[in-house]
Amino acid sequence: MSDQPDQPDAAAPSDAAPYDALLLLSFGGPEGPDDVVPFLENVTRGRGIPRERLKEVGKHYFLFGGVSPINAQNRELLDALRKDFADHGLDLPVYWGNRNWAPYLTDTLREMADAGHRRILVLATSAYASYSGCRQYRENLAASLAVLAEEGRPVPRVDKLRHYFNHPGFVEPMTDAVLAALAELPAEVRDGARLAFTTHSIPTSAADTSGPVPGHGGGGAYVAQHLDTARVIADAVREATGVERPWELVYQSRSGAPHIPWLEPDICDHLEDVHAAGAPAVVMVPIGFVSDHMEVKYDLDTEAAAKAGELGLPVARAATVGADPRFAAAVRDLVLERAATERGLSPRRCALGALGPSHDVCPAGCCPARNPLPAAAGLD
Ligand SMILES: CC1=C(CCC(=O)O)c2cc3nc(cc4[nH]c(cc5[nH]c(cc1n2)c(C)c5CCC(=O)O)c(CCC(=O)O)c4C)C(CCC(=O)O)=C3C
Ligand SMILES: [Fe+2]
Repeated sequence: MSDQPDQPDAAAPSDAAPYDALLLLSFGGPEGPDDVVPFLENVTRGRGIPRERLKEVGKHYFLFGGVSPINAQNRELLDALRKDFADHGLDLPVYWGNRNWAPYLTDTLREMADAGHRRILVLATSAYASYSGCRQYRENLAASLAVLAEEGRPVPRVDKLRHYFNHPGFVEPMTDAVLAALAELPAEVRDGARLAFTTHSIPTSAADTSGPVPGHGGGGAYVAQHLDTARVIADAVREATGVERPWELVYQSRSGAPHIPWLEPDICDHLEDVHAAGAPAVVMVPIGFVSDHMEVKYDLDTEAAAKAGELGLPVARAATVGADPRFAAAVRDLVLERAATERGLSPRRCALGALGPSHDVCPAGCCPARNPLPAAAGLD
Protein backbone atom coordinates (compact mmCIF):
# COMPACT_ATOMS: atom_id res chain seq x y z
CA MET A 1 0.00 0.00 0.00
CA SER A 2 1.37 3.37 -0.97
CA ASP A 3 -0.08 5.23 2.01
CA GLN A 4 1.58 2.98 4.59
CA PRO A 5 3.49 4.96 7.24
CA ASP A 6 7.26 4.72 7.41
CA GLN A 7 8.31 1.69 9.46
CA PRO A 8 12.11 1.62 9.30
CA ASP A 9 12.42 -1.11 11.95
CA ALA A 10 9.96 -3.45 10.31
CA ALA A 11 12.33 -3.89 7.38
CA ALA A 12 15.10 -5.33 9.55
CA PRO A 13 13.64 -7.00 12.63
CA SER A 14 16.25 -7.93 15.24
CA ASP A 15 15.97 -10.81 17.69
CA ALA A 16 14.71 -8.27 20.21
CA ALA A 17 11.59 -7.54 18.16
CA PRO A 18 9.05 -6.26 19.11
CA TYR A 19 11.32 -4.20 21.36
CA ASP A 20 13.29 -1.31 19.89
CA ALA A 21 15.35 -0.22 22.93
CA LEU A 22 16.51 -1.24 26.39
CA LEU A 23 16.36 1.21 29.30
CA LEU A 24 18.71 0.69 32.25
CA LEU A 25 16.68 2.13 35.13
CA SER A 26 18.55 2.81 38.35
CA PHE A 27 18.45 4.67 41.64
CA GLY A 28 20.95 7.46 40.88
CA GLY A 29 23.33 9.07 43.32
CA PRO A 30 25.12 12.37 43.98
CA GLU A 31 28.28 13.21 42.03
CA GLY A 32 29.67 15.93 44.30
CA PRO A 33 29.11 17.65 47.70
CA ASP A 34 26.53 20.11 46.31
CA ASP A 35 24.40 17.24 45.02
CA VAL A 36 24.00 15.42 48.35
CA VAL A 37 21.16 17.36 49.98
CA PRO A 38 19.04 17.75 46.80
CA PHE A 39 19.58 14.04 46.09
CA LEU A 40 18.38 13.07 49.57
CA GLU A 41 15.38 15.36 49.13
CA ASN A 42 14.53 13.57 45.89
CA VAL A 43 14.81 10.15 47.53
CA THR A 44 12.80 10.93 50.64
CA ARG A 45 10.08 13.23 49.30
CA GLY A 46 6.89 12.05 51.01
CA ARG A 47 8.58 8.95 52.52
CA GLY A 48 8.48 10.00 56.20
CA ILE A 49 12.18 9.57 56.96
CA PRO A 50 13.23 11.23 60.25
CA ARG A 51 15.47 14.34 59.89
CA GLU A 52 18.10 12.75 62.12
CA ARG A 53 18.41 9.78 59.78
CA LEU A 54 18.80 12.11 56.79
CA LYS A 55 21.62 14.04 58.49
CA GLU A 56 23.30 10.75 59.29
CA VAL A 57 22.98 9.43 55.72
CA GLY A 58 24.24 12.78 54.36
CA LYS A 59 27.41 12.23 56.40
CA HIS A 60 27.95 8.86 54.74
CA TYR A 61 28.04 10.56 51.36
CA PHE A 62 30.27 13.44 52.55
CA LEU A 63 32.74 10.87 53.84
CA PHE A 64 33.21 9.90 50.19
CA GLY A 65 33.50 13.50 48.91
CA GLY A 66 29.76 13.66 48.21
CA VAL A 67 30.14 11.12 45.41
CA SER A 68 28.12 7.93 45.29
CA PRO A 69 29.83 5.17 43.34
CA ILE A 70 26.52 4.13 41.78
CA ASN A 71 26.59 6.31 38.66
CA ALA A 72 30.09 5.24 37.64
CA GLN A 73 29.02 1.63 38.18
CA ASN A 74 25.99 2.10 35.94
CA ARG A 75 28.19 3.64 33.25
CA GLU A 76 30.36 0.51 33.43
CA LEU A 77 27.29 -1.70 33.22
CA LEU A 78 26.06 0.27 30.19
CA ASP A 79 29.43 -0.31 28.49
CA ALA A 80 29.31 -4.01 29.36
CA LEU A 81 25.76 -4.36 27.98
CA ARG A 82 26.58 -2.51 24.74
CA LYS A 83 29.70 -4.61 24.25
CA ASP A 84 27.88 -7.86 24.94
CA PHE A 85 25.03 -6.94 22.59
CA ALA A 86 27.46 -5.87 19.84
CA ASP A 87 29.57 -9.03 20.25
CA HIS A 88 26.44 -11.16 19.86
CA GLY A 89 24.83 -9.29 17.01
CA LEU A 90 21.97 -7.99 19.10
CA ASP A 91 21.05 -4.67 17.56
CA LEU A 92 19.30 -2.95 20.46
CA PRO A 93 20.21 0.54 21.68
CA VAL A 94 20.73 0.85 25.43
CA TYR A 95 19.75 4.00 27.35
CA TRP A 96 20.14 4.93 31.01
CA GLY A 97 17.88 6.89 33.36
CA ASN A 98 17.60 7.22 37.15
CA ARG A 99 14.80 7.67 39.64
CA ASN A 100 16.60 10.13 41.91
CA TRP A 101 19.44 11.86 40.06
CA ALA A 102 20.66 12.84 36.61
CA PRO A 103 20.34 11.44 34.04
CA TYR A 104 16.72 11.59 35.17
CA LEU A 105 14.26 8.98 33.94
CA THR A 106 11.90 11.59 32.43
CA ASP A 107 14.70 13.14 30.36
CA THR A 108 15.86 9.75 29.12
CA LEU A 109 12.35 8.63 28.19
CA ARG A 110 11.81 11.92 26.35
CA GLU A 111 15.05 11.38 24.42
CA MET A 112 13.97 7.81 23.62
CA ALA A 113 10.51 8.89 22.46
CA ASP A 114 12.02 11.64 20.30
CA ALA A 115 14.41 9.09 18.77
CA GLY A 116 11.36 7.09 17.69
CA HIS A 117 11.38 4.30 20.27
CA ARG A 118 7.89 2.89 20.91
CA ARG A 119 8.43 -0.50 22.64
CA ILE A 120 10.91 -0.17 25.48
CA LEU A 121 12.15 -2.96 27.71
CA VAL A 122 13.32 -1.91 31.18
CA LEU A 123 16.14 -3.42 33.24
CA ALA A 124 15.89 -2.15 36.82
CA THR A 125 19.03 -2.40 38.98
CA SER A 126 17.04 -4.25 41.61
CA ALA A 127 16.81 -8.02 41.41
CA TYR A 128 14.01 -8.82 43.88
CA ALA A 129 10.33 -8.15 44.48
CA SER A 130 9.26 -5.44 46.95
CA TYR A 131 7.63 -2.02 46.83
CA SER A 132 11.04 -0.27 46.91
CA GLY A 133 12.63 -2.68 44.44
CA CYS A 134 9.81 -3.05 41.93
CA ARG A 135 6.56 -1.10 42.16
CA GLN A 136 8.29 2.16 43.07
CA TYR A 137 10.27 1.89 39.80
CA ARG A 138 6.99 1.20 37.97
CA GLU A 139 5.39 4.27 39.59
CA ASN A 140 8.31 6.42 38.47
CA LEU A 141 7.94 5.06 34.93
CA ALA A 142 4.24 5.94 34.93
CA ALA A 143 4.94 9.47 36.23
CA SER A 144 7.58 10.08 33.56
CA LEU A 145 5.36 8.74 30.77
CA ALA A 146 2.59 11.07 32.01
CA VAL A 147 4.97 14.01 31.54
CA LEU A 148 5.61 12.95 27.93
CA ALA A 149 1.86 12.73 27.34
CA GLU A 150 1.37 16.24 28.79
CA GLU A 151 4.06 17.49 26.45
CA GLY A 152 2.11 16.05 23.54
CA ARG A 153 4.79 13.50 22.74
CA PRO A 154 4.11 9.94 21.67
CA VAL A 155 4.10 7.72 24.76
CA PRO A 156 6.19 4.55 24.29
CA ARG A 157 4.99 1.27 25.75
CA VAL A 158 7.29 0.07 28.53
CA ASP A 159 7.69 -3.49 29.80
CA LYS A 160 9.94 -4.54 32.69
CA LEU A 161 12.26 -7.55 32.64
CA ARG A 162 11.39 -10.22 35.19
CA HIS A 163 13.20 -10.36 38.55
CA TYR A 164 16.61 -11.89 37.96
CA PHE A 165 17.69 -12.81 41.53
CA ASN A 166 17.87 -16.48 40.50
CA HIS A 167 19.32 -16.12 37.00
CA PRO A 168 22.63 -18.02 36.73
CA GLY A 169 24.31 -14.88 35.33
CA PHE A 170 23.47 -13.08 38.58
CA VAL A 171 24.15 -15.96 40.99
CA GLU A 172 27.37 -17.39 39.55
CA PRO A 173 29.47 -14.18 39.74
CA MET A 174 28.40 -13.88 43.39
CA THR A 175 29.42 -17.46 44.11
CA ASP A 176 32.87 -16.69 42.70
CA ALA A 177 32.94 -13.51 44.77
CA VAL A 178 32.32 -15.52 47.95
CA LEU A 179 35.19 -17.85 47.05
CA ALA A 180 37.44 -14.83 46.46
CA ALA A 181 36.40 -13.30 49.79
CA LEU A 182 37.10 -16.57 51.61
CA ALA A 183 40.59 -16.55 50.08
CA GLU A 184 41.18 -13.09 51.62
CA LEU A 185 40.62 -14.44 55.14
CA PRO A 186 43.56 -15.76 57.16
CA ALA A 187 43.97 -19.45 56.32
CA GLU A 188 43.40 -20.61 59.90
CA VAL A 189 39.87 -19.13 60.09
CA ARG A 190 38.78 -19.82 56.51
CA ASP A 191 37.09 -23.18 57.02
CA GLY A 192 35.19 -21.97 60.07
CA ALA A 193 33.96 -18.76 58.43
CA ARG A 194 30.20 -18.20 58.42
CA LEU A 195 28.43 -16.67 55.44
CA ALA A 196 26.23 -13.66 56.21
CA PHE A 197 24.07 -12.89 53.17
CA THR A 198 22.91 -9.30 53.45
CA THR A 199 20.21 -7.21 51.86
CA HIS A 200 18.39 -3.92 52.41
CA SER A 201 16.06 -4.04 55.38
CA ILE A 202 12.52 -2.94 54.56
CA PRO A 203 9.48 -2.54 56.82
CA THR A 204 8.12 -5.97 57.75
CA SER A 205 4.71 -4.81 56.44
CA ALA A 206 6.30 -4.21 53.01
CA ALA A 207 8.10 -7.56 53.15
CA ASP A 208 4.96 -9.50 54.10
CA THR A 209 3.01 -8.09 51.14
CA SER A 210 5.87 -8.28 48.60
CA GLY A 211 5.39 -10.29 45.45
CA PRO A 212 2.42 -11.34 43.42
CA VAL A 213 0.58 -13.72 45.72
CA PRO A 214 0.36 -14.43 49.42
CA GLY A 215 1.67 -17.80 50.48
CA HIS A 216 5.41 -17.21 50.67
CA GLY A 217 5.11 -17.17 54.45
CA GLY A 218 6.36 -14.37 56.70
CA GLY A 219 8.51 -11.90 54.79
CA GLY A 220 6.67 -12.53 51.50
CA ALA A 221 8.42 -12.94 48.17
CA TYR A 222 11.20 -10.53 49.24
CA VAL A 223 12.53 -12.82 51.95
CA ALA A 224 11.71 -16.05 50.06
CA GLN A 225 13.65 -14.88 46.99
CA HIS A 226 16.69 -13.84 49.04
CA LEU A 227 16.67 -17.14 50.93
CA ASP A 228 16.51 -19.04 47.64
CA THR A 229 19.49 -17.16 46.19
CA ALA A 230 21.46 -17.48 49.44
CA ARG A 231 20.87 -21.23 49.54
CA VAL A 232 22.02 -21.70 45.93
CA ILE A 233 25.22 -19.74 46.61
CA ALA A 234 25.88 -21.51 49.93
CA ASP A 235 25.44 -24.90 48.21
CA ALA A 236 27.79 -23.93 45.37
CA VAL A 237 30.40 -22.66 47.84
CA ARG A 238 30.17 -25.94 49.76
CA GLU A 239 30.63 -27.89 46.53
CA ALA A 240 33.64 -25.79 45.55
CA THR A 241 35.39 -25.85 48.93
CA GLY A 242 34.26 -29.16 50.39
CA VAL A 243 33.41 -27.30 53.60
CA GLU A 244 29.94 -26.97 55.11
CA ARG A 245 29.56 -23.44 56.50
CA PRO A 246 26.68 -22.06 58.54
CA TRP A 247 24.90 -19.24 56.72
CA GLU A 248 22.01 -16.87 57.32
CA LEU A 249 20.19 -13.94 55.75
CA VAL A 250 20.68 -10.65 57.62
CA TYR A 251 19.78 -7.03 56.93
CA GLN A 252 21.35 -3.60 56.68
CA SER A 253 20.64 0.07 55.89
CA ARG A 254 17.51 0.34 58.03
CA SER A 255 15.86 3.75 58.03
CA GLY A 256 12.34 4.90 58.93
CA ALA A 257 10.95 5.63 62.36
CA PRO A 258 12.25 3.41 65.20
CA HIS A 259 8.76 2.26 66.31
CA ILE A 260 8.01 0.72 62.89
CA PRO A 261 9.27 -2.88 62.63
CA TRP A 262 11.80 -3.56 59.85
CA LEU A 263 13.42 -6.85 58.87
CA GLU A 264 16.08 -8.02 61.33
CA PRO A 265 18.71 -8.94 62.45
CA ASP A 266 20.95 -6.08 61.42
CA ILE A 267 24.38 -7.13 60.14
CA CYS A 268 26.17 -5.38 63.03
CA ASP A 269 24.05 -7.12 65.67
CA HIS A 270 24.61 -10.37 63.81
CA LEU A 271 28.39 -9.92 63.89
CA GLU A 272 28.19 -9.38 67.66
CA ASP A 273 26.01 -12.45 68.16
CA VAL A 274 28.11 -14.87 66.12
CA HIS A 275 31.31 -13.51 67.64
CA ALA A 276 29.89 -14.11 71.12
CA ALA A 277 28.94 -17.63 70.01
CA GLY A 278 32.54 -18.31 68.97
CA ALA A 279 32.48 -17.86 65.17
CA PRO A 280 36.09 -17.43 63.95
CA ALA A 281 35.27 -15.27 60.86
CA VAL A 282 32.43 -14.02 58.65
CA VAL A 283 32.09 -13.38 54.94
CA MET A 284 29.51 -10.67 54.21
CA VAL A 285 27.72 -11.33 50.93
CA PRO A 286 25.57 -8.40 49.71
CA ILE A 287 23.18 -10.42 47.54
CA GLY A 288 20.53 -7.67 47.82
CA PHE A 289 22.52 -5.26 45.64
CA VAL A 290 23.57 -5.21 42.02
CA SER A 291 26.70 -3.06 42.45
CA ASP A 292 29.07 -1.88 45.20
CA HIS A 293 27.18 1.38 45.77
CA MET A 294 26.93 3.43 48.96
CA GLU A 295 24.89 0.83 50.89
CA VAL A 296 27.83 -1.54 50.39
CA LYS A 297 30.70 0.97 50.71
CA TYR A 298 29.37 2.62 53.85
CA ASP A 299 27.06 0.20 55.63
CA LEU A 300 29.26 -2.86 55.10
CA ASP A 301 32.80 -1.73 54.25
CA THR A 302 32.79 1.13 56.76
CA GLU A 303 30.24 0.54 59.52
CA ALA A 304 30.09 -3.27 59.72
CA ALA A 305 33.84 -3.53 59.12
CA ALA A 306 34.41 -1.16 62.08
CA LYS A 307 32.14 -3.27 64.26
CA ALA A 308 34.09 -6.39 63.29
CA GLY A 309 37.34 -4.55 64.04
CA GLU A 310 36.06 -3.66 67.53
CA LEU A 311 35.17 -7.29 68.12
CA GLY A 312 38.45 -8.57 66.71
CA LEU A 313 36.40 -10.70 64.29
CA PRO A 314 38.02 -11.30 60.89
CA VAL A 315 35.59 -10.39 58.08
CA ALA A 316 35.75 -10.23 54.30
CA ARG A 317 33.17 -8.78 51.95
CA ALA A 318 32.18 -10.45 48.70
CA ALA A 319 31.82 -8.26 45.60
CA THR A 320 28.47 -7.65 43.90
CA VAL A 321 27.95 -8.54 40.22
CA GLY A 322 28.52 -4.98 38.95
CA ALA A 323 29.51 -5.06 35.28
CA ASP A 324 30.53 -8.75 35.24
CA PRO A 325 30.30 -10.01 31.63
CA ARG A 326 28.18 -12.94 32.85
CA PHE A 327 25.61 -10.48 34.17
CA ALA A 328 25.62 -8.60 30.85
CA ALA A 329 25.07 -11.94 29.09
CA ALA A 330 22.21 -12.70 31.51
CA VAL A 331 20.55 -9.42 30.55
CA ARG A 332 20.84 -10.36 26.88
CA ASP A 333 19.32 -13.74 27.68
CA LEU A 334 16.43 -12.08 29.54
CA VAL A 335 15.86 -9.61 26.69
CA LEU A 336 15.76 -12.36 24.05
CA GLU A 337 13.56 -14.51 26.27
CA ARG A 338 11.02 -11.76 26.84
CA ALA A 339 11.07 -10.68 23.20
CA ALA A 340 10.39 -14.26 22.10
CA THR A 341 7.56 -14.54 24.62
CA GLU A 342 6.04 -11.33 23.25
CA ARG A 343 6.25 -12.86 19.76
CA GLY A 344 4.17 -15.80 20.99
CA LEU A 345 7.01 -18.31 21.42
CA SER A 346 7.86 -20.33 24.55
CA PRO A 347 11.57 -19.70 25.14
CA ARG A 348 13.70 -21.44 27.75
CA ARG A 349 13.52 -19.47 31.02
CA CYS A 350 16.76 -19.82 32.99
CA ALA A 351 16.52 -19.96 36.77
CA LEU A 352 18.40 -21.65 39.60
CA GLY A 353 16.96 -22.52 43.02
CA ALA A 354 13.53 -23.69 44.04
CA LEU A 355 11.27 -20.78 43.11
CA GLY A 356 11.59 -20.93 39.34
CA PRO A 357 11.50 -17.99 36.92
CA SER A 358 9.51 -14.97 38.09
CA HIS A 359 6.44 -13.62 36.30
CA ASP A 360 7.00 -11.37 33.26
CA VAL A 361 4.20 -8.96 34.08
CA CYS A 362 3.44 -7.88 37.64
CA PRO A 363 -0.12 -8.98 38.43
CA ALA A 364 -2.63 -6.67 40.09
CA GLY A 365 -1.81 -6.05 43.74
CA CYS A 366 1.86 -7.02 43.36
CA CYS A 367 4.13 -5.31 45.96
CA PRO A 368 1.40 -2.84 47.01
CA ALA A 369 2.12 0.76 47.99
CA ARG A 370 0.91 2.36 51.20
CA ASN A 371 -0.38 5.28 49.12
CA PRO A 372 -1.15 3.89 45.67
CA LEU A 373 0.01 5.83 42.59
CA PRO A 374 -0.38 4.93 38.92
CA ALA A 375 2.21 2.34 37.88
CA ALA A 376 3.42 1.31 34.40
CA ALA A 377 4.55 -2.14 33.18
CA GLY A 378 2.08 -4.21 35.19
CA LEU A 379 -1.59 -5.12 35.39
CA ASP A 380 -2.36 -2.33 37.90
C1 LIG B 1 14.97 -2.53 48.87
C2 LIG B 1 15.85 -1.33 48.67
C3 LIG B 1 16.93 -1.24 47.80
C4 LIG B 1 17.44 -2.33 46.88
C5 LIG B 1 16.75 -2.28 45.56
C6 LIG B 1 17.16 -1.12 44.70
O1 LIG B 1 18.37 -0.98 44.43
O2 LIG B 1 16.32 -0.31 44.32
C7 LIG B 1 17.47 0.09 47.93
C8 LIG B 1 18.54 0.60 47.19
C9 LIG B 1 19.15 1.84 47.34
N1 LIG B 1 18.87 2.78 48.28
C10 LIG B 1 19.71 3.86 48.07
C11 LIG B 1 19.72 5.04 48.83
C12 LIG B 1 18.76 5.37 49.78
N2 LIG B 1 17.68 4.60 50.18
C13 LIG B 1 16.95 5.29 51.15
C14 LIG B 1 15.80 4.84 51.81
C15 LIG B 1 15.17 3.58 51.65
N3 LIG B 1 15.61 2.52 50.86
C16 LIG B 1 14.71 1.48 50.97
C17 LIG B 1 14.80 0.24 50.33
C18 LIG B 1 15.74 -0.08 49.35
N4 LIG B 1 16.73 0.76 48.88
C19 LIG B 1 13.69 1.87 51.89
C20 LIG B 1 12.51 1.02 52.28
C21 LIG B 1 13.99 3.17 52.31
C22 LIG B 1 13.18 4.02 53.27
C23 LIG B 1 12.47 5.12 52.56
C24 LIG B 1 11.42 4.65 51.61
O3 LIG B 1 10.48 3.94 52.04
O4 LIG B 1 11.54 4.96 50.43
C25 LIG B 1 17.59 6.56 51.36
C26 LIG B 1 17.07 7.64 52.30
C27 LIG B 1 17.92 7.72 53.51
C28 LIG B 1 17.77 6.46 54.34
O5 LIG B 1 16.75 6.35 54.98
O6 LIG B 1 18.68 5.62 54.31
C29 LIG B 1 18.71 6.60 50.52
C30 LIG B 1 19.74 7.73 50.39
C31 LIG B 1 20.56 3.58 46.94
C32 LIG B 1 21.63 4.54 46.36
C33 LIG B 1 22.98 4.17 46.90
C34 LIG B 1 24.05 5.09 46.44
O7 LIG B 1 23.86 6.32 46.42
O8 LIG B 1 25.13 4.59 46.08
C35 LIG B 1 20.21 2.34 46.49
C36 LIG B 1 20.79 1.59 45.32
FE1 LIG C 1 17.33 2.54 49.68
